[in-house]
Amino acid sequence: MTILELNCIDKKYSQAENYAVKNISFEVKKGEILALVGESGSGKTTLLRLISGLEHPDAGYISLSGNKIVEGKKSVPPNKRKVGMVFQDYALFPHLTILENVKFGLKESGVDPEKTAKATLNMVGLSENFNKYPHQLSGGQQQRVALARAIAPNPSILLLDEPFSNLDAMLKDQVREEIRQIIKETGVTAIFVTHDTRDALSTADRIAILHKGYLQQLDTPRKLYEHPVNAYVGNFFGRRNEILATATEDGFYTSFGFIADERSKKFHGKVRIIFRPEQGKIKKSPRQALNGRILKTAYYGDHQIIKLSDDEGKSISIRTNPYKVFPANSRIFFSIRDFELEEAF
Ligand SMILES: Nc1ncnc2c1ncn2[C@@H]1O[C@H](COP(=O)(O)OP(=O)(O)OP(=O)(O)O)[C@@H](O)[C@H]1O
Repeated sequence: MTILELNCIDKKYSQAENYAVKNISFEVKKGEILALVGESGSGKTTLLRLISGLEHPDAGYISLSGNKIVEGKKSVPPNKRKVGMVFQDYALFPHLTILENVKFGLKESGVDPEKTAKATLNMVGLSENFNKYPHQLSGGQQQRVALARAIAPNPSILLLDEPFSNLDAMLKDQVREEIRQIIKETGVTAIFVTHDTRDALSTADRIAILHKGYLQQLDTPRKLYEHPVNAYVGNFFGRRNEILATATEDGFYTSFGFIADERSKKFHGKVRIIFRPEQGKIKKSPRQALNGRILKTAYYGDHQIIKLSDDEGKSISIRTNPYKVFPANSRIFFSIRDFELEEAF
């Protein structure tokens, strides 16, 4: 069931030369977690502000739970939209206890504020901290209070602005998992903004990627990563290698060697072979393998990146396990699995 629909939304700020977002249409299903990603200035925050009612679009409409909340000049005010917000800095009231913080948003909700606030705090795992003040909690706990405050009034949709950006790397993995679990347990629909592709890939059910105000692709993390619709999307989610090749009857000739591949029959002349570093595999034997000279290796603890060059100086990177030490300048064999092919003109 569709909870949120954006239809042909345009927004240009007064004084601005370009549209902040242009021709944006998408739907979010009930219970889904959608990540909005894109570089700085791509329009992510503008979309959140349009959905929450802090901005009004120049064109298009937005529906929430089947009701148009924005169309033409008409607009449902933010406090009547049933939209919950979690801000980057959590925006908790410092002079209120965490119980009071959560009760605050429940005043006009028709539920028993005390009971609902306690139940929601219990659900986010903060049952022992009702009377503490925000500054007495860790960053991760403060974020759970902010989440409880936003969820308690039972919103139709939850909007989270950069929810993981204030957390250090160690805490981030754990908090991502916790937040996803809490959102899934409550069944609330959520949209979160992030510029971190790892946050998006690991936490969202689907990801929408924006570039200069235009929606590029909206898909599951796996589809976006493995089958990007264009080079911009492909490169946004991490480095990709490109090798120029010549298609023949039974494979592709490249400057790193020959790749036997049935797909070559569909191509004529030059093609681009595109693959991510982790699609490369180091091989012991030269049989049916490509080869390259090691330019350098970069060690990351849990993996290493090997930069290889062909005889003409063209380089590619391969990701491999960290255990074996590869001396610079040595020649190694490798293969590439499941690579993408593009006609090269
Ligand atoms: N109040 C404003 N007035 C004029 N232009 C604005 C305003 N807010 C945003 N913009 C412009 O609209 C475009 C989209 O901005 P937006 O803040 O939505 O991007 P973003 O993807 O959220 O960026 P960031 O990751 O840096 O927060 C940018 O070009 C920005 O400069």
